[in-house]
Amino acid sequence: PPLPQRSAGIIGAPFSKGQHRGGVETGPDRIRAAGLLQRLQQQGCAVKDYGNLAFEDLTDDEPVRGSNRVRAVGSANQRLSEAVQAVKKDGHTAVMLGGDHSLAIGSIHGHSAAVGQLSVLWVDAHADVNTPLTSYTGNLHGQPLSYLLRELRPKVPALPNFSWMQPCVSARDLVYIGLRDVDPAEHYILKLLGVKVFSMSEVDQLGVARVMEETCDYLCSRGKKPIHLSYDIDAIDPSVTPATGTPVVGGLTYREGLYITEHLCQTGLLSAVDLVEVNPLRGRTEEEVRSTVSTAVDLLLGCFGRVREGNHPLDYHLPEP
Ligand SMILES: CC(C)[C@H](N)C(=O)N[C@H]1CN[C@H](C(=O)O)[C@@H]1CCC[B-](O)(O)O
Ligand SMILES: [Mn+2]
Ligand SMILES: [Mn+2]
Ligand SMILES: [Mn+2]
Repeated sequence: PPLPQRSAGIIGAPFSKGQHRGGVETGPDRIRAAGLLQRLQQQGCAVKDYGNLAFEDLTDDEPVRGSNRVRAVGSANQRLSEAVQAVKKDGHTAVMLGGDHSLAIGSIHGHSAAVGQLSVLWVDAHADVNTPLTSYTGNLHGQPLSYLLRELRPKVPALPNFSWMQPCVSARDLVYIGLRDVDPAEHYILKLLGVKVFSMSEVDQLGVARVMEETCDYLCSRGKKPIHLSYDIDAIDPSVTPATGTPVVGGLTYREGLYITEHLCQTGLLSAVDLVEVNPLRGRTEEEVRSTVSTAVDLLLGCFGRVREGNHPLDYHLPEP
């Protein structure tokens, strides 16, 4: 039987108000300009580009409970949720190009609205699970999972422009890979909720192959569910991907980062991917920007079947002399 063709629905989310550094809103177009769609098509993946979302420009958006740009983040994620739902209803694997990581709120919410219960694999240097009341920066890109996890609902205040959503992820359906810069309150939350964590220490201890084996066993232990991969480019070591807002040394190698996506692809459960926090303005040279954007593209190609051994068309024959 012919293999079901992979199909990607691309959504650009040029949004930066989950944090304070300009430039991350240009991520989607830089990733497109690096040839993502053409490369996906060349490797046999069907591609539909849904374009870049246009976000409401809110003038009055004063801090709420110590967090910044709350109304803009809430409004943007409501629109993103609707867009991801539509892409899933069209039958594609959703690809959300960020933009900062607060966009995972809408991406995961919309994915869950379309498919129901899902698993989340969060690949990041950071846990991004501060509540508005534990955040010491007030930036919402450090908080997305606090709005998504059902178990945290009693600890998260109602915020303006967030009433459209309800939490939709259970703590036991979340796994982290790459953590190395976790705030005390976040660490407390992860322990309290018993969230499965493969920090960089476990990556060193077990190796990435064993980490992926245990991750997939863990996420499938109570039945296979669609997987939402939320990939913060700062999970990768800054020597490879420096053009990002919050770089932290001691990250995943290029090869480890790629292995994660190759392994997830072969499970057949990958249903949506976020690729966030690429910020060209944070590259000190054009080469730093190129390396960051190129790695982002390669990670996404790995999600859709690219393998490093190469491949060839099914009907290929050597030319006759
Ligand atoms: C704030 C700086 C000094 C620190 N090194 C840093 O980045 N810290 C992380 C950890 N907690 C912070 C927050 O809650 O604002 C930062 C969020 C990063 C969000 B992410 O999407 O990039 O994962
Ligand atoms: Mn991060
Ligand atoms: Mn993040
Ligand atoms: Mn970041």
